[in-house]
This record gives sequence, C-alpha cells and structure tokens, in this order.
Amino acid sequence: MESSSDSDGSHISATPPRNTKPSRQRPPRPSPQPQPQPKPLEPKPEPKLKPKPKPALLPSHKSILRFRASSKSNPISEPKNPSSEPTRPDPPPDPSPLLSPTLPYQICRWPSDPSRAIPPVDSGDTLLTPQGRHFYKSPSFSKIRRTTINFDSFEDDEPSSSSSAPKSQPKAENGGSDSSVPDWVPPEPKREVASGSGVSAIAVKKRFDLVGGNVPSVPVKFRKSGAEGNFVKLNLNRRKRKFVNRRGNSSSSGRRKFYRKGKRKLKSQGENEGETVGEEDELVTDAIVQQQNRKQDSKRPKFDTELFEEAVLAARNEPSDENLVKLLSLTYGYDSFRDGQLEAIKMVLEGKSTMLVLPTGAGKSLCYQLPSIILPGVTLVVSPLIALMIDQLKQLPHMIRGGLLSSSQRPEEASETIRLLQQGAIKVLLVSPERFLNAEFLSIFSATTVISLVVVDEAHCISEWSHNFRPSFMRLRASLLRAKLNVNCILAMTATATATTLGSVMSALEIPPTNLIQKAILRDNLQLSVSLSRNRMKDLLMLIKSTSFTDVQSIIIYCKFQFETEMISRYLCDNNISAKSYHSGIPAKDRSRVQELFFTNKICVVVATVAFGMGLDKRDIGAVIHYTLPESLEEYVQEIGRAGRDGRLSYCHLYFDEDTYFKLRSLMYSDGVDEYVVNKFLCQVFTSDESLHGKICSLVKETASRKFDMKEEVMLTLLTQLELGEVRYLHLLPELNVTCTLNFHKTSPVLLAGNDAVVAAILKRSETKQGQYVFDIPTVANSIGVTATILSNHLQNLKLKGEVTYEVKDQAYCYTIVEVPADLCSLSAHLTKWLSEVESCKVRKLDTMFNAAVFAVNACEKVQGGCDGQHTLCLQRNILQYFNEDDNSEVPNKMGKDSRFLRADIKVFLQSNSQAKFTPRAVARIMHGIASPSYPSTFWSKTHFWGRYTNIDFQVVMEAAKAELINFVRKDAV
Ligand SMILES: Nc1ncnc2c1ncn2[C@@H]1O[C@H](COP(=O)(O)OP(=O)(O)OP(=O)(O)O)[C@@H](O)[C@H]1O
Repeated sequence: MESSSDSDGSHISATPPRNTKPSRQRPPRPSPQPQPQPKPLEPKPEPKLKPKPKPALLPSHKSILRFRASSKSNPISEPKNPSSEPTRPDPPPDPSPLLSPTLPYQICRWPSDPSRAIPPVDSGDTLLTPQGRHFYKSPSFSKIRRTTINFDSFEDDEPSSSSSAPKSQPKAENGGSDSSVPDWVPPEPKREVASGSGVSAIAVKKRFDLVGGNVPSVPVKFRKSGAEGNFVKLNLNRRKRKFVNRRGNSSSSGRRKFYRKGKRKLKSQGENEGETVGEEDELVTDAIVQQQNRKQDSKRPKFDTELFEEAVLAARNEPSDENLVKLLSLTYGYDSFRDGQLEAIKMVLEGKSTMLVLPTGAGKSLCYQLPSIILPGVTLVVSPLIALMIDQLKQLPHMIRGGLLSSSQRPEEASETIRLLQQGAIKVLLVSPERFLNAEFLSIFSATTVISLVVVDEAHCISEWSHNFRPSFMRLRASLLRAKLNVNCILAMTATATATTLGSVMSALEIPPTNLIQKAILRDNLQLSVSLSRNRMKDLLMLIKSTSFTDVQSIIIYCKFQFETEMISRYLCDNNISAKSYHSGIPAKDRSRVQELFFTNKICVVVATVAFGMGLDKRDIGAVIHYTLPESLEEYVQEIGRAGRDGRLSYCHLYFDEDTYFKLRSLMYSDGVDEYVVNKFLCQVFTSDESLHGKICSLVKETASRKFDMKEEVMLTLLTQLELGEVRYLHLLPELNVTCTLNFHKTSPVLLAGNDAVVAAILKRSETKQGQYVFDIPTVANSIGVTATILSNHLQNLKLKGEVTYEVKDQAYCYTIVEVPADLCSLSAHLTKWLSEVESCKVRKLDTMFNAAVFAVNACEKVQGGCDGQHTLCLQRNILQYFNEDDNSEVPNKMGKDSRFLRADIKVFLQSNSQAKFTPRAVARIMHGIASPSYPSTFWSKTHFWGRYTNIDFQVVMEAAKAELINFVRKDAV
C-alpha cells in the first residue's frame, strides 16, 4: 500500500477533488451479451393510476412549480457534490465537548524531552514504551475530560436497529442522467390471477373480531351474545364499554389517553419491550380494524356454536384431514388448507416440535390458531414487535379468545389478563420475549395454567446469523422453555431463513431435522425485475406511470432512510400521484392515518422504510418497489412478499446503484467494537465490589453507551450472551429507570422514616437537592434486601396515600452476578470474535444481495435466453440457492482495497483534530460517514473527510488509520 504518511501535512487535504476520482466502474458483466436495453416508454399524458387522486390529495400546479423552482436547493435535484467542497478543511472543532473521560486514548504530542522520545515497542497486542507503559496497537493517547456529548439519533428505521444512517448526510440522488427513459420499464401484461400460485382463493373472508378487552391497544367491537362463540367465554363487555362513545363508535381519543397512561406506568415499572413502535402501532391499526370489522360483520354468516363445538371435539378425538377441514371451514370459512398448513397442524397436534418455513402471506398464523382451539391448554405466542402482536390478536377468529401481555398495558390491565388466563378463559396469549426476564410472568404458569404449545413467530430472530437477530430471542431455548414453562411442543415460524439460520434456530429449540416443513420461499405470482439506475427518482416516476402499472391500485416503495421516503412522496405528489411517506419518525397519529388511507385505497403509494409492513395483510398490493437496495435477500424476500397476496400478478422492481451499496456497506460496520472496549465493558459489569455479588447491579444505558462508544443493542447482546452463553455469568433482570427523585408531602421525612424501613433506607442513601431526595433504586433495594419491584411498589403505595410524589429516570440494564469470569481477557477476546463474525455475516448478506442484483442485470438474459426486461427466474434461482446453502462462504465484493490518498487524508484529519482522541475504528467510521455514540454526526459530519472513503473496504481504512495513529504518536515523540 502506498503511504503518503511522510508528507508534512502542509497541504490541507490529500484527496483530489472528487470529480477527478476515477469514475466507479459499473458492475462487471460476466456475459458478453449487451445489457438489456430499457424499453422505450410510450408518452403518456395522464397517469392512469387508480383510484384517480382526489384534488385534495393532489398538489396544485403552484406546488409543482414551487417544487421545481426550489429544486436547485433541493438535495434531490442537486446533490451535494463533494468535489465542490472547499479543499480547506473545516476549522478544527473545539474538541472539549467530544473528549470522553472514559475512553482512554487521546492524541497527544510526545514530550519534547529527548529522553522520552523513544517510539513504543511492539509487544503483541499492546505497544510497550521504554518506560514500561502499555499502549494498545491502536495507538495510545491520554485522557481528557469531556464535558458533554450530544447524542445522535439515527435515521434508518430498521426494527432490529442493526445499522444506522447518520442524520446529517442526506446524500441525495445523482441527477446525472439526462435520459428521459428509465433504465427499466416492465413488460405490460395485465394483472391477472396467477395460476398454480399455490394461493387458493378465499371463499369467505374471516372476521376480525377482537377479544381480550383488557388489551388497550385493540379496538373493541360489541357483538350480540347470540353469535358469540362460547368455546371459551370472556365477559369483557364492561371493559369494552369504556371505549364506546355516545355515537356508539369506539373513542380513539379515549384510548389514546389510556395508552399514554399505560406507557407512563411502564416507564415507572421499568419494563421495556424493546420497541417504541409498539405504542404507536396501537394507534396505527386502530381505525383500520374498526373499518374491517364493520365490513366483515355485515358479511358474516350466523355462527353455529353447537356445530363448532362438535367439530372441535371431533378434531380433538381424531385429527383427521376431514375433521380438520371441517373445523377450518367453520372457524375461517376457508374450503381447504394451503400448502404446508395441514402438515404443520398435524405435527403440532401430535405434540411434535416443528419448524415451519412458509412464504410471507402463506398463512402461517393459522397453523397455531387452529391447534389452539383443539389443544387443552394455552398457546403462548412470542413475537418480536408489539405491532405484530396486536396484528395477530386482531386477526384471531372470534371463537378463539386471545390476550396480550405488553409493556403498554396498565398494571391493572395486565392483572386482568393474568386473571383470565388463570381462569382458563384465554386460549392464545401473545407476549414479547422480554417477558421471560420477568419472574412474575413465569410464575403464572402453574399446574392450573398449562401451556400446550409455544409459538415462536419470526423465529429467525433467535439466530445471530439471521438478517434480524434480536438478543432477547436468545432466551427462547428449548431447555429454558421446558424448565420455566414446562412445555414440550414448540412451533417455530419464519418466512425467511437460510440453511445456516434454520440450523441454529432448530438446534436452539431442539427441533429434529425431520420436523422441518419448508415450502417455496416465493410465491410465483411475483414478477421480479432489477435495474441499475443513475437517476432513481426519474426512473421511479416513469415506472409508476408506465402502462404496466395502469391496473395497479396499491404500491409500496421501500427506502432505507426516512428523508428519502419524504422526498419521494413529495416528488410523486408533485407529479399527480397520491403518495404518503411512512417511517418511525412520523407521529403515531399520522402514521395511523397513512395506513388507513392506504388500506382504504385513498392513496396509491406508501413510500416507507422497513417500519411499514410488519404484519400487513393488504391483499391487493400490486407492486413493491425497492428504491434502495435491501440489506439482504431475506429482507428483499420479506418485503416483496407483501405484494400480490390476492394471487394476482404483481410487480416487484429493485433499483440499485453502487453509491447506495457503498453507503449501506459502511453502515454494516456501525455496531463493531474493539476487544479492549469489550474488556473495559466487562470490567464494569463485573465490578470489583465484592459486596454487590448476588445483588442488583445496573448499567445506565445512555451513560454506558457513551462511555464505551457502543450502541445500546450491542451492550444488550453482550449481556444476554453473558447470561445465556456456555457459562452463566449473570442473570438479567427487567430494565429499570434507576434514578429516583422523591418529594415528601404530608409527613416529614424523618417522622415517616421512623415507621417505614424503606423510607429510612432512602434517607440514608440519598442526596438532597433543593428539598428533593435523589437516590439510586438498586442501591436502596440492595441495602434492605428487597427487589427493585418491591421497592417500586412501596413507593407507589406511598404515592397513593399522598405521602410522596416521585420521578424516575436513567433507563438501565439490571442484572445480578452469578459468577465472575476467571479470565476477563480471554472472555473479551471470545466475545469480540463472536461479534465480529456476526458483523461479517451481515456484510456478506449485503454483498450477496448486491451481487444478485448485478447478476440479474448483467447475466440474466444470457441465462434465461431473453426475458423481456424481467428477471424473475434468474432472481428466483439465486434466492433459492442462497436459502438452501450455508451462507458463510466468502462472497466477492466490489470494495476498493486501497486508495492513493487514504493515509495522507487520515494524517491531515488527525493533525487538524489533534486535541481529540481517536481509535482506528473511530477514524475509519468518520472516513466511512458512520456516526457512533461518542462521535455523533451532528459534529463530525462537518469534517471534510466525513464519508469520503465509503468505497474503500472498512478494514482497509481501519488498518490505514492504525498506521497513521502510530506515526502520529511517534512523530510527536521525536
Ligand atoms: N387456508 C387458507 N385459505 C385461504 N386463505 C387463507 C388460508 N390460510 C390463511 N389465509 C389467509 O392468508 C392471509 C395471510 O395469512 P397470515 O397473515 O397468517 O400469513 P403469514 O404467513 O403469517 O404472513 P406474514 O409472514 O406476512 O406474517 C390471511 O388473510 C389469512 O386469512
């Protein structure tokens, strides 16, 4: 590698203007055949999208003009051209706010004293100075105290938060192409019912009756008792009535207040389900369900309870095909099972743990719902998102009584669900995996409340090799489920899992290989196509306005970043296409409105991040367009699976380009950590304070995240691994707000303390600030030997009596230490290696996705012998191969392995930020434009070098940064 490290740094930037950079190559073309030519578009004066946009939804001519007039300043039409940036770097930032007292290293000038001017000696993992000081190979720097740090929030919407995009770099689309023809326009068959799709027509739509009025999130509809299934009866009407307003409609505002209250309660309880989306989605789904219920109710034939009970008994006594089909028909109104359903149901009824892999929309839910009617005990469904749980609950047929235990419930509501559960009145209970941290929850299941079946929805989340690993899912292991819930039969369901992922899920849940039911990954009514686009906005518009889309009523456009969704929906509206954006940054009420408009076909297009679509069952979505490359083939398959659920031919088009790929690839490295940081983290977790062993320990999420420059999810992953790995080092407890500020109102604190041991302990261990008592909940709880929950309940009682008011803050991971590791260093090395393997796996998934797109565009026609602009067979083949093989082999990638100016640029960067401390990873992140807790984009994106080297492999940049940091320290030493 060429080194420019000898340059004296007198220049400001070694990087030449970007427009002189050799242009990035297009993806290689293995085939000598010409690339498929874009199909010319017929000029179309009017878009024929249905329904015709109403004037209210359409922009006026003025707005179109405004849009155009402002396009110059709009990052879409005029992307920030890096080459136009001044070559002078920004003035060196004031480092003081960015210096962490906790990160050990800061660039510092070596003392001028020649006796100390000897460069460090390499000694294995650390660099040893002649004075015997140790430095890590990542160059070593001294501490400087940081005063404040601004946290960055990320713009990507991935539920698993596996990667993030820095806020301040809305790299806009290149408007380079002048072509008025998009790179790709689909052939023009009319949408029709695909034959042999394996998706049978639905004879009678199921109704979306809701049960479990104790669940605040679910809109409740009264039913006349005559039609009420009495298989398991719930008397929840009193609760339901709470939400019915004078007009007889359920009052969403009432509910909203109710939810918020619940949420506040949750915070004080300190339980965290891991998703903010849950609270919001309660609102999102609300109106839609009401509407669906109304529609369904009018169509529903009278329900014959006796016949139903007979069918249940018959299926229980003899689960024959005939009996099960009869029950299916009575419960759902469907004539037949879909592929894989009957097989799965029979396995479960035989008590065999089963792994079920069916495509999205193929009807997996039915595979646990029907057995839940037949099995004697409760069916416990574990789901990763509250939104999904709500969706599942909504979709339960009215004769299956469901309940939900979620963080957004008030304690009374949760108690009510538990009471009903213990009475045997709930057949299907939906919970999040975080519930398994809660000892009270586990204690519900006793001899009286038997669980017949545990269902793990989105089971791929168990595996760290999946595209959507959730640490809390690691808790779902057969051994744990057996021990805690006394359950033997587990049904794991997913639509997207590679062979490697399936292997790890099945081994965690102890499902024998013979019990795998796996059907086609893709429905065959999806027409897949890909195009390399240099002007995605323009191409997208042409595509949507093309004649092939004439009959398409509903379209989802998936983007990676929130700003993209807003920019595109605005652009489409300005071009007379009714579109709305949807992402997790939009207030819940507005999201709810967007979803409602989409469901009722009042808008044609939703431009969304991954936040949209989980549990979405809109049958007439005619097209799914990927404006941004998905991060994996799993994500791609999952998202295109939302199209064509009605069995009709549907379009799935994917745009890709190298810049987006490079940017996404950078983001794959945003979770990475270094071994010495993991070591420091472990040192803090296993505090040397012996007296804390066996007691409640806590780690405030925000503070720790800054301290270790580690994302909260990464910390949770490490903690979960420490609990569930080969050796059980700790026991995780529910998350808690640990800092409490208490005010006394009636009795004086000292008097109250005389009669109350808890208050006495609080007084002893709190600081007083302006008459308020501030204390750490775990410290006080430990001092009197009670759990944090008991302490919280006690405070709550005092509050109810009017004695105190209090506030809690500082959400923390809580745990007790089971065993202190004998060798923290080797444990750190082991954990870091594991995390880095997980990271490589994510990178490989992205590379595979990108390669599949490149291959489709370049080689598809050769493989298929001409396919008129569509790549269905080619992509299907690639997808099939990917899902059937182990996905841990090396994947070729397009990343640059060197750059002439890289080291020189790093050198300049280090010189111009000499007061700040850096590690090689921190420098590489900045060069790749990745924010982290200690290096927020709000500050660091201002540097000239931010995101400059996204096209060079991250590891290469890290190596270069390491070398330059060492040089920097050495030079100072001379
Ligand atoms: N045997 C059947 N006949 C007709 N329709 C069915 C049948 N089974 C399920 N369905 C319908 O198919 C639709 C999709 O079902 P469901 O939501 O369970 O799919 P899924 O596989 O869980 O999808 P996803 O992976 O997106 O969650 C629902 O509307 C459901 O009622």
